[in-house]
Amino acid sequence: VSCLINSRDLTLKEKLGQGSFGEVLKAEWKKEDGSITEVAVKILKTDALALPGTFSDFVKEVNAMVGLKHSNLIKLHGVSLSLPYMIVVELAPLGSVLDRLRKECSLTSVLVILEWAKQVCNGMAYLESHRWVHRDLAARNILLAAVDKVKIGDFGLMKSIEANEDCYVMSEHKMIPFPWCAPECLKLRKFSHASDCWAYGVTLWELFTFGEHPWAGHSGAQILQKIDQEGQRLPKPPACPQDVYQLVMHMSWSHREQDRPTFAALTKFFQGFE
Ligand SMILES: Nc1nccn2c1c(-c1ccc(Oc3ccccc3)cc1)nc2[C@H]1C[C@@H](O)C1
Repeated sequence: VSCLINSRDLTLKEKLGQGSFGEVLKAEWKKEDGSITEVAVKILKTDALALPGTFSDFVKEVNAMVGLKHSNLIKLHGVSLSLPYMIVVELAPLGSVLDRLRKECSLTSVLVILEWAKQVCNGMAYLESHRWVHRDLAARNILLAAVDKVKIGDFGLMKSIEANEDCYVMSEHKMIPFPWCAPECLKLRKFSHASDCWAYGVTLWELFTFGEHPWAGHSGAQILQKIDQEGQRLPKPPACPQDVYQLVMHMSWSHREQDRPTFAALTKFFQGFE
């Protein structure tokens, strides 16, 4: 691992919330030069890593993640590999977008949500250009560094795509985020940039509904039936502009993977909104 942090250099502070894979605390990190930085620490549930293969997955992912740097991605500082394992990352002072939207509801202006949508798209376009599939894009993994600055976090499920493959087949022991999954994810456990695009559409639906649960009350099987057999899609949120629904959400939910836009193409759409 290229970025080992010794747990004795971390002073854990208050709990920030419950993320996927484990709880998140604020911490002070004393670096070699003696300076103190405020960071966020995700304490991984060791049972999640106890399964065969996950520790090596984890180390591999962390090593690759350290190289991913973009203003709309949460920066990874390093990991502490004494038990419990801890991921040390950039602190997003305003917390998760989802919590803020649910608290503020319709007090959040559509223009602010559009700016957030554009920044998430920029971060995802960066991952796409680095051939990285996130695999768990959702509003719960979008964090706020400032009111006008969002950062994509929790690449926990993200896998690099080998040069000769353009998709990743899910292994048994990982959770599947059903309402955010494209048909091929639910049927073939196949994840790709195209399935990230589908999840991006669902993430935008969450933003424009101020944090509603997509397909609330439906089981995984019912969701698959609707999106795969019946061609049903999430309805346009009242606050969502028609163009955004038709040209971004609906396109990102094309049944055929190759009909979904790339994040590079979607960033051009948002430039039109400038
Ligand atoms: N960095 C943060 N700052 C403030 C509040 N936060 C952060 C993270 C958080 C998210 C992901 C993460 O682990 C990563 C990040 C990037 C790549 C891979 C794993 C660590 C903390 N989670 C939260 C809270 C938990 C609640 O949902 C919002």
